[in-house]
Amino acid sequence: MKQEPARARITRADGIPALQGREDVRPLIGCIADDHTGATDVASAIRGRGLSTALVFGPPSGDRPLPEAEAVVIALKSRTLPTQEAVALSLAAQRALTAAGVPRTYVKYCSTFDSTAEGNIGPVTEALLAATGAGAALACPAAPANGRTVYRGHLFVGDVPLAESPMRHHPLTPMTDSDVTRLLARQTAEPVALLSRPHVATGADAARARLAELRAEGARHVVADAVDEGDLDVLGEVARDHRLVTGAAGLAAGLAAALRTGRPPGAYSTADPEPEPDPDGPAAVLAGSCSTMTLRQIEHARAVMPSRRLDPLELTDPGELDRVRAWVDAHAGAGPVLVYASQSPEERRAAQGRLGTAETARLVEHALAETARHLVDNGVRRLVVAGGETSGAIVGALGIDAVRVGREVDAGVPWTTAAGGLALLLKSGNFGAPDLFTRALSGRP
Ligand SMILES: Nc1ncnc2c1ncn2[C@@H]1O[C@H](COP(=O)(O)OP(=O)(O)O)[C@@H](O)[C@H]1O
Ligand SMILES: O=C(O)[C@@H](O)C(=O)COP(=O)(O)O
Repeated sequence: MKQEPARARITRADGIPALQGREDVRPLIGCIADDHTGATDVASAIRGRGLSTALVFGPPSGDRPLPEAEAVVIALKSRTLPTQEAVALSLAAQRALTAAGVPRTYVKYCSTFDSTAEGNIGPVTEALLAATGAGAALACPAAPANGRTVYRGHLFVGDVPLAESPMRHHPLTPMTDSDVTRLLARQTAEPVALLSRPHVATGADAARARLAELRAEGARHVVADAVDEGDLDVLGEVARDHRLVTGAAGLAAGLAAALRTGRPPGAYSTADPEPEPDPDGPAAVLAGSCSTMTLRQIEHARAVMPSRRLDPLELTDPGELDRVRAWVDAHAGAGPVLVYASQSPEERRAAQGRLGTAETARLVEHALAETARHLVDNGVRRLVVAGGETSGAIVGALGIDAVRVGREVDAGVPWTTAAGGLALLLKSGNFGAPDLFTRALSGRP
């Protein structure tokens, strides 16, 4: 492989649309995302509704300002952290948003409501309710573009309830209940209520009236039903008046659309001023997601590119990483390579039984992050990464702290570009078509 260091630490201003000097641009939404793939998903959804959108990784350190954009997404890696740490990071992100004068906060979690046993969504929302002074938080994980809908408080993944979907086998956040109100009620001592579909489907006024009733009864967290984009547009209109809203990319898009409506045309930069060419250059795929869709994508990619599987038990041997690097050096010259740890629930059992779930995940994330560093140090310019925690580990190891968001390859999966030109496709475990890896790297739409 070419020995050309491509890694560059970037500053927050790099790669973000330049809005300086535009008096008509002011921050409208600050988004705090609990993982990195969720952050690219929500940034892409908001940008797609016409707001200029900046994506930064981690709460800004020191007195570094946030980039100027109508929507600022701060990506955390807080989904699986101990709750106190997740709350502290989210509050740090909120302080940066408050300092930048951002009037409303959107807490982005997974469209499958991914939570650890203790659950961070409730405590983070509670802390942000207090920090923003909001009266209640509207919550809706629906994302119809990716088949997630909420009806009578129950979350569906395609045709099945969440607890019957492959999410019941997630290595870190297995989801075994489909009722979002019940899931949330387990994570907070504050009252949780349901804004059900009949009140949403009849429009924003009806939804507002019902919400007012629920609040008068003491609700602090209001889970809303949404089965299609129309419902999310109604909820977005309602959410426009709120200081704190939570959900997946669907409601964020509805909110962005509502914020855009009725503003003078000059007040917004276009979301996609010019179609950008897809990134080019040496490429690799790194997968740590064990989702059913990622396993299919790996199977598809293995047929056309050299692949190396990481075995968590072998990773306990310090020499294993050197062997992986040597494999990369031997194979990465001729075209994209695939390095993956992903396994089915049955295959994962041996390592998780011996090492424990958290230690297995830590070993795998570290190995994939070190492999990413090696690839980039040796000339790779395009990285496809499967998995939210995995993406967090890799982005952290590469020292990237902001990216520009580009074209979506599949729903919720946009190309992003860091300063220095490194292109990253951070893919949620569940998202994308089976041929995503190969299609993204072929440059075909
Ligand atoms: N073979 C394996 N055994 C156990 N855990 C694994 C294995 N492969 C990957 N993991 C871990 O599973 C987790 C998957 O989470 P994540 O990257 O967020 O994927 P997703 O987007 O599907 O949720 C990561 O922490 C990863 O390190
Ligand atoms: O909302 C979603 O489904 C995604 O944006 C998301 O949060 C991705 O998380 P992972 O499945 O852990 O990648």
